[in-house]
Amino acid sequence: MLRKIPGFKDTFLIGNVLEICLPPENGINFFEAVEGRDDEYIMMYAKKKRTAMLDLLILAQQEGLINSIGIEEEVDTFMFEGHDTTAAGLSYCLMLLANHPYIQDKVFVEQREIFGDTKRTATLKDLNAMHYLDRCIKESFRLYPPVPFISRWMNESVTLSNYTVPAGTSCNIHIYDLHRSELLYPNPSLFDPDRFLPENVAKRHHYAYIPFSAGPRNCIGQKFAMMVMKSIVSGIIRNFELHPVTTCSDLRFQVDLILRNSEPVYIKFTKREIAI
Ligand code: HEM
Repeated sequence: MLRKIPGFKDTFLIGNVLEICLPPENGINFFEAVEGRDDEYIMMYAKKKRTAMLDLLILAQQEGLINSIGIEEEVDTFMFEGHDTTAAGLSYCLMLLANHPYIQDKVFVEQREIFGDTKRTATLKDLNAMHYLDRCIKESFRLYPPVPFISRWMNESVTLSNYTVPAGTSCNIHIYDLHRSELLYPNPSLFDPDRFLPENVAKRHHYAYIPFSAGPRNCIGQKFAMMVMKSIVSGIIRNFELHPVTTCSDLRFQVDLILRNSEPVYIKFTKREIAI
């Protein structure tokens, strides 16, 4: 009985995810299945000839490059990396907007410019037009990076400034502290989305801002995460006004891989009289 459970779990887990993620017509032949359809999400795959992650994994399995346990591990990684990080990012971003009404108003004005009086849901084009919200999210990731530190094992010695870091050293890169360096960000505790205006970004070192890490092992879900963040914050701000309950100075973090507060982050929502 016990021996059967892992096998059952494999089929169940992967089967469930596949059912949700792959078009019912035909899991592998996605391009054929979507021919003639033109909604923008389908076009993202069909027109640009991109293969969805699970399609890729199944193709790799058919070529004997990965087994079903391997696929499950890949799915688990995506679920873990993509869920808690975005949830933490959202809490801090909404808390910051609640505590900075002037900035929240500017986000709302931008939403009105994009959606007018319509109640339609956001498209990819709308998300790309949310420049101010984009800056607010980036600034909230600066102050509260959902992944506060990353680690690297040194395979070879590296000289940094006048220090040699020998091979075999385990290095922790403290994103939280980097993002609050006075040398990089004057008045670092201030929530100022305009730090991410293109002209201001251009003045900083490329690695001064690394909420998604950098280099070949950076976050693979970075663009998706920004789309999720924008969709959710936009949906909330269009319908609700946020008021502060938890403030920045109330925050006390736990030691964890994700930036977590030891107490819940509270925000008061009131329905907007003229929601869009
Ligand atoms: C606000 C949201 C997110 C943040 C802040 C974030 C941050 C990060 C960081 C810092 C890393 C690098 C870890 C390291 O260098 O050790 C990473 C890796 C990764 N992230 Fe994200 N992430 C987010 C959302 C997502 C989403 C939505 C997905 C998938 C849908 C995702 C999938 C991954 C994967 C698979 C890796 C490992 C990449 C590799 O090792 O090559 N992440 N993420």
